[in-house]
Amino acid sequence: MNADTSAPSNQRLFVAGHRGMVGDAICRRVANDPSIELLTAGRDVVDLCDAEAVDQYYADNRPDAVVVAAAKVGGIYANSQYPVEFLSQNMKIAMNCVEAAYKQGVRRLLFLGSTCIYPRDAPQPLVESALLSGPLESTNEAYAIAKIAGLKLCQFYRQQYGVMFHSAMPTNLYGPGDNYHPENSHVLPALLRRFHEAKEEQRDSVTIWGSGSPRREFLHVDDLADAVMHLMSASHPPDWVNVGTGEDLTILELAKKIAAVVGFEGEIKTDPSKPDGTPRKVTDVSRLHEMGWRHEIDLDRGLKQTYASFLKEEAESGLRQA
Ligand SMILES: NC(=O)C1=CN([C@@H]2O[C@H](COP(=O)(O)OP(=O)(O)OC[C@H]3O[C@@H](n4cnc5c(N)ncnc54)[C@H](OP(=O)(O)O)[C@@H]3O)[C@@H](O)[C@H]2O)C=CC1
Ligand SMILES: C[C@H]1O[C@H](OP(=O)(O)OP(=O)(O)OC[C@H]2O[C@@H](n3cnc4c(=O)[nH]c(N)nc43)[C@H](O)[C@@H]2O)[C@@H](O)[C@@H](O)C1=O
Repeated sequence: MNADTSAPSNQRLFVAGHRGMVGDAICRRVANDPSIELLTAGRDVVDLCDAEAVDQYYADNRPDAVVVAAAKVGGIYANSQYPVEFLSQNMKIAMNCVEAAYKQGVRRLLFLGSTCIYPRDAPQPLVESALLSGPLESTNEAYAIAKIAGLKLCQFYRQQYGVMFHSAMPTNLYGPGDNYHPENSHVLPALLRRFHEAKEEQRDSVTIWGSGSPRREFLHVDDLADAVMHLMSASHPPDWVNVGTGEDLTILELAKKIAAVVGFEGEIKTDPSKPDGTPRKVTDVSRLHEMGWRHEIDLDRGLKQTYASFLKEEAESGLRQA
């Protein structure tokens, strides 16, 4: 074992993927912490799919701690359309960020996975031990396999070399800086935009993908950022921990909430020709609660805050549409 694996004080913390929704929230979360010196580098500075570039960046900048919040990310449509990119880029990012961390003596690393790593038909709520207990959901199999490889690499480095590399498995996230692409985004930002545009254009109806019956859980990204820093400060964190609220709702219920927040009063239609994906995905968060962390932002408050951010982002520099 390394002599000291705790999160160091006065640490140099590298947030990989700082321009993304999660990376940016982590940067906001630590911005006023005098014990943390933040290191960031966009894709223009270091392409995380390039092993040599990552190794060189770590060698030059000597981070003490790393959060891997970079990934190729998207909703059900993007995941189904581009499985090659989702598997290949996410495997490379995970391998390169973790291996260079070991080689360059990083003391602490947290890798971000996703709850889609769990089998499609795993019992709900999803417990951490459900990993690899059954087949994955086909619409995000490529992404899930890359994320499983990443969390297992951290687990094996910790087991074999005694370094404190561990992972968090967040549920579906939302908040400021989300991706509002009409097809490639996740459901919450997609519907926020669609209902907003329907209201602006005085349309009578909005159509949501699928049957509306799948159940999902949503966590505000500021809560996730707080949970990440909580896990980074734990002296003996589990190899991976679910991060969520433990509460879910149907996609149709979500659509109704978004319509109310936006002020859209027309009809909501479903389109069963589009995929539903996993029927239900809600996390068991007892492990995280036992570690002393709970979410603070409920969905109603988070939706109002996120719609305000959406309007601001749209007015200022245009929406992010990756
Ligand atoms: N959003 C969600 O609902 C969920 C997200 N997660 C996980 O959280 C993490 C962050 O997700 P999120 O913030 O939503 O995603 P975003 O798409 O908002 O951000 C991802 C970031 O990764 C960067 N990135 C991707 N590829 C590379 C590369 N080759 N080199 C350098 N940077 C790269 C992107 O850079 P650029 O800006 O240049 O494209 C972007 O800044 C991911 O690991 C994701 O799997 C987990 C569960 C749910
Ligand atoms: C976070 C998680 O996100 C992905 O999994 P997902 O939860 O299935 O993703 P989603 O947000 O895109 O959809 C949730 C549900 O919502 C329905 N739905 C309705 N209307 C729209 C719509 O307009 N857009 C989208 N995207 N979905 C819609 C959609 O049909 C589905 O039933 C993973 O690929 C993986 O990336 C991952 O880890």
